[in-house]
Amino acid sequence: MITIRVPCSSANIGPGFDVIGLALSIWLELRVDISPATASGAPLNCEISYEGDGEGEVPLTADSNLITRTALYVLRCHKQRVFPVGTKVHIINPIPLGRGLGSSGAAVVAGVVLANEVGKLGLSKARMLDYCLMIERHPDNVAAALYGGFVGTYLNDLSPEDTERKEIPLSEVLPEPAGGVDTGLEPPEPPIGIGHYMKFPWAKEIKAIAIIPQFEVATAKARGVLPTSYSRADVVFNLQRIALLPVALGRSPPNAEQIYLAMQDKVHQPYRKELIPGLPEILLSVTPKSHPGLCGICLSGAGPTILALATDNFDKIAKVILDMFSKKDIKCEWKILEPAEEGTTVTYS
Ligand SMILES: Nc1ncnc2c1ncn2[C@@H]1O[C@H](COP(=O)(O)OP(=O)(O)OP(=O)(O)O)[C@@H](O)[C@H]1O
Ligand SMILES: N[C@@H](CCO)C(=O)O
Repeated sequence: MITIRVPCSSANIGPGFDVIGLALSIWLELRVDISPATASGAPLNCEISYEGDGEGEVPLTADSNLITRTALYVLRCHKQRVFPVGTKVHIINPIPLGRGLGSSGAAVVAGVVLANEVGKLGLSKARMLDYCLMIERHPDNVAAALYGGFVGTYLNDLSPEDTERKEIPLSEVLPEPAGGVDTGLEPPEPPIGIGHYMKFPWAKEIKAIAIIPQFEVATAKARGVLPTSYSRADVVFNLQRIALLPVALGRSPPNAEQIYLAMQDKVHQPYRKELIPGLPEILLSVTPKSHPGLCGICLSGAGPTILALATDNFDKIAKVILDMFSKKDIKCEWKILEPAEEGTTVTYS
């Protein structure tokens, strides 16, 4: 059996829109078995079972499930049109879907790693990141999930031909359904070195409180509300804060005032308030002064989860945010998470 574990992640951490990612301690797990002797004749040779968040909703056919569709894309780039005979993939997913905790990033990373394992492709992590970026086109979640820890990411300046290849519509990378209409054509391979990352230190005292509302915000919708251009003042505001953020969060003991300031944003959070009732009030009123132990607060990824970074008083901080959501008739669950330093792992048993 091959076990693939991929952590969830929180992107942006305030000002680092599409740049900063933090891998956190909830893991998507795939248990993969290849036994030709017990092959069930499943389409594309892949039988899927699923438990956890999304059970009953997430499609379980290899050509429509995001994890196996991604794997098929990578396999087909390597001239393998189907899974090996008798492939069984059991998916255990505790990452809440569409809440800003990188469920799709984790699914895409899991799919690329699945293809690498079953197809015996021998891809490096750097090359796997290229494949991930052909599907999830911002690097913050996928790089954090693949490499682990607290990361800064960037996309390379590519040649005009490679840029064109990277911007091929998603529908051509992952045709819908991927396997149903197999044209026999090779899908577009990713250019080499699309994206890169750098790991930042993380102060061991800081934990992440995730307050997870019981409603979904699709990332595509939360990107759709953002403007296409910004004022110079707003860009400079974010640049000033993002320059401080990795230093402030790596310094031990943490300086809460500095972290709070470094987590302010004018690029995405203000525009997403229409999708997340109570967001401006929560971000403004929960501060290190009013709530000792708090270091900083932000929208996690595209939301609606709120991420509060803190060193103490976790229950109190969570409760005040739960109460504010409750005034808007929004129920939430909450968890204390820690950085997942290791990133994606593969084990064999
Ligand atoms: N384990 C999974 N198996 C299959 N599909 C999944 C899985 N996890 C996520 N998805 C797909 O990804 C969608 C959610 O992706 P979306 O980008 O909208 O949110 P997110 O990744 O949870 O949040 P964010 O990108 O803000 O961190 C789900 O609705 C589902 O279609
Ligand atoms: N940087 C992305 C993360 C969500 O996938 C966004 O905020 O839209």
